[in-house]
Amino acid sequence: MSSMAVAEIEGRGRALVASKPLKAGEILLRDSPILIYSALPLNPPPLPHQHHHHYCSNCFKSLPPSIPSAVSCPSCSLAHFCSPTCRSTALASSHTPWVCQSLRLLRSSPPLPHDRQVQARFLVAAYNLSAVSPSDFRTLLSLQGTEESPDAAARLLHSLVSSLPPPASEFGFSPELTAALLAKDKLNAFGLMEPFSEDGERSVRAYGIYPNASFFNHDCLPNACRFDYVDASDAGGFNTNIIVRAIHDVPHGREICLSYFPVNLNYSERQRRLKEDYGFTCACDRCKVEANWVEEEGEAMDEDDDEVMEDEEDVGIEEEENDFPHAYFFLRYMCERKNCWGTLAPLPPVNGAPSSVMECNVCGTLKNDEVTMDGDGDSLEG
Ligand SMILES: C[S@@+](CC[C@H](N)C(=O)[O-])C[C@H]1O[C@@H](n2cnc3c(N)ncnc32)[C@H](O)[C@@H]1O
Repeated sequence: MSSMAVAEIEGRGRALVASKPLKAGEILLRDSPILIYSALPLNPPPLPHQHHHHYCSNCFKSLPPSIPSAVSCPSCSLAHFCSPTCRSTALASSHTPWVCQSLRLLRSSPPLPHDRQVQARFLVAAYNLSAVSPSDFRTLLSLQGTEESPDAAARLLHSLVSSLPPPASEFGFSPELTAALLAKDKLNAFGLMEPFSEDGERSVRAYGIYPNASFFNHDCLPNACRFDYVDASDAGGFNTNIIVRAIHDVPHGREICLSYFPVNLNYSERQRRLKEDYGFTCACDRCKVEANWVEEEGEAMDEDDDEVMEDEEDVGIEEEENDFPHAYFFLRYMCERKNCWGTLAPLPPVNGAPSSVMECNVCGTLKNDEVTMDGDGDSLEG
């Protein structure tokens, strides 16, 4: 993290701040997860006719539809691997006999709603981490997120995951620890998406806890975005790494923020999610402007880009420069592909020269930066 430093900012907690001027496309962070778990349901098991993607339970790469038994877990039908190497890595770390038995137990219990099943998977992975890697577990405990007292959901999940004696660790099991772990997962987990499809819903294949990326605060007009290349064949065992790049030039001392969700969401939806899921009220420049639209119009803005710009003219915002950043952001940095809503950032500079190729962080599309204009306002790319 040579280009960023951790700083404490009042009202925002820890934050990452540029420790030098940053260039568009520059790689700011490569981060490996301390913990990663599947987002797929445990039960009921998928029916044979249902189309379900399968992923390696270690590196989360897509697997072919028929899985050779040679690379499945020897004891359960829940873990499949892309190679014997991934299998032996997992059997010694993330898919220990305790995890295997716990997942089988959860699968045979009465089905929970999908989001609770995913939380149960997280808790099994987290308690396993406390035994196999106490230092990573301590890192997890140091992340933002505390729970005063366990609520009903935490108690239910706790009783389920503690039905097997816990793996030997210095930390033990308790409803309070379970509640704190769930809070940390909620505030800090990053979703690795399933392969992009224009017709499908955006869905997550796995969630990961990334110790350094957890320090990024949110902004509704982010100056950085994160990429992952889970299905890359040349990732050298680092398929679940995430890479954060600057979207545009950033001056020294400026906070680096990601958007915690797609940037096209409207004001009230963003505020709702930030309050419910992350516990804060966003007061970023974009929210300050859009709060006025809501006040003056009595309704939230539409998600459509044209509406955004018309609305701005209609309400006659006094500070003209305020409407500029987000109209420009949508034009230049939002992916146009149907159902994508990804963010574009330039490829990394080569020998200090900025790249004119923009990459989408959701669908992976590469395109030439059409906003590059010559003196007459004509696009250089024609
Ligand atoms: C992934 S953590 C980010 C790092 C966190 N600030 C810390 O101290 O560890 C997410 C939490 O940071 C805080 N946060 C993130 N963005 C914020 C913002 N724009 N304004 C205020 N707080 C924010 C919220 O408490 C949120 O739940």
